[in-house]
Amino acid sequence: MTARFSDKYLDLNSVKELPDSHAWESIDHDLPSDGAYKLESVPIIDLNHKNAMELIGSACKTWGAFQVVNHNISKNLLDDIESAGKRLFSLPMQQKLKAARSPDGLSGYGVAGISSFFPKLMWSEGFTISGSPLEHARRLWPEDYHRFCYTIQDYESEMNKLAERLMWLILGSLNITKEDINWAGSKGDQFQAGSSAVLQLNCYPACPDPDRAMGLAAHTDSTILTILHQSNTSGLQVFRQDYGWIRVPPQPGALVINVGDLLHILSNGWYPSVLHRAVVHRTQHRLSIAYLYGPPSSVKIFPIPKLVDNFHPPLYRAITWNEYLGTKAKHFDKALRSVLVRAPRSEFLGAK
Ligand SMILES: C=C1C[C@]23C[C@@]1(O)CC[C@H]2[C@@]12CCC[C@@](C)(C(=O)O1)[C@H]2[C@@H]3C(=O)O
Ligand SMILES: O=C(O)CCC(=O)C(=O)O
Ligand SMILES: [Fe+2]
Repeated sequence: MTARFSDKYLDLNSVKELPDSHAWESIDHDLPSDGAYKLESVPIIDLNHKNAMELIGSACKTWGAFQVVNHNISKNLLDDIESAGKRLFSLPMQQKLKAARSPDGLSGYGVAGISSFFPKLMWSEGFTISGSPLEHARRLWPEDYHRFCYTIQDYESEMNKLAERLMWLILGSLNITKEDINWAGSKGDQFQAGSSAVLQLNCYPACPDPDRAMGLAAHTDSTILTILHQSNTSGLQVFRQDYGWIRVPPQPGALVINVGDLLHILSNGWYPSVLHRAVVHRTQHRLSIAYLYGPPSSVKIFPIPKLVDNFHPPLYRAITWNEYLGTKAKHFDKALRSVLVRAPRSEFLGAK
């Protein structure tokens, strides 16, 4: 189903009643803490803790997500990226549309890419940055585009360092070292050739009927890992098998880390990618910034050989990030399954 232009680019900030185009049927809003039992949320891990690697491994296996503190990203930078997002989304719709994402493009302003898989639109707007934001920033602020570009550049550079550190901690928890990895024939340097990343700014305006609206529908990220900075308003929820949807409350200064589909493949199924979504509020608006971290786009990703043996044969075939994004765009929640070469053993089932 293709949404109408006028619905897709509705100014959500000025709407007083939920339009039919955004009214979802039967959203499961029940949380375990509303019922008889209560489950704590994803663990908060101090990166300076002496057992940080083990704690991270356990969080990846059980939740596919965790929060980190003592990550070395300055509060100033987190404040700056949040202000840049606020400044962008508070522009008039006509101005934002000057930087609209083209139908076959990756970067720019628009609704979430996964919108086409749902009959109703989501209560959010997004701005995707892949490569330089210069061209779009110039269209948004012809007189003053540098400020935005500098903030994005600083943020991406700091996030890249943190993402690499986290990736090696996560792989380390599976006993994988740089020497163990032998991709594309060059032993030990699969990631040293670089990495790629996409920055996604999400804005969730206050909503007149939050129980019938969805901020960002349930999905897994097509990444190795995602680093999410959320403003001081709750909204993110992760799905945990046998429990259901669990809130990930904003913790001042903490960043949320999600295991993505490519890490699921690399780990040969040991670390599941986390299903998550964002809900909205009646009076509060919310902003989030996702650093979507992946390998160089044409490197083949496949289960790390050290995690493969007769008892744990490779579950997934090799695929590049580019190819995986194409698969996700076509099959959405069935993308990971379409790369599967054999059914996971029972020890993986119910790991989420
Ligand atoms: C690299 C990417 C991951 C993403 C699709 C994209 O090409 C650019 C935007 C990303 C994003 C952000 C919001 C949620 C999501 C599911 C979407 O619709 O666009 C993710 C995509 C993803 O992880 O598959
Ligand atoms: O806004 C959020 O909390 C979630 C954002 C997200 O999942 C994404 O950008 O991929
Ligand atoms: Fe996500």
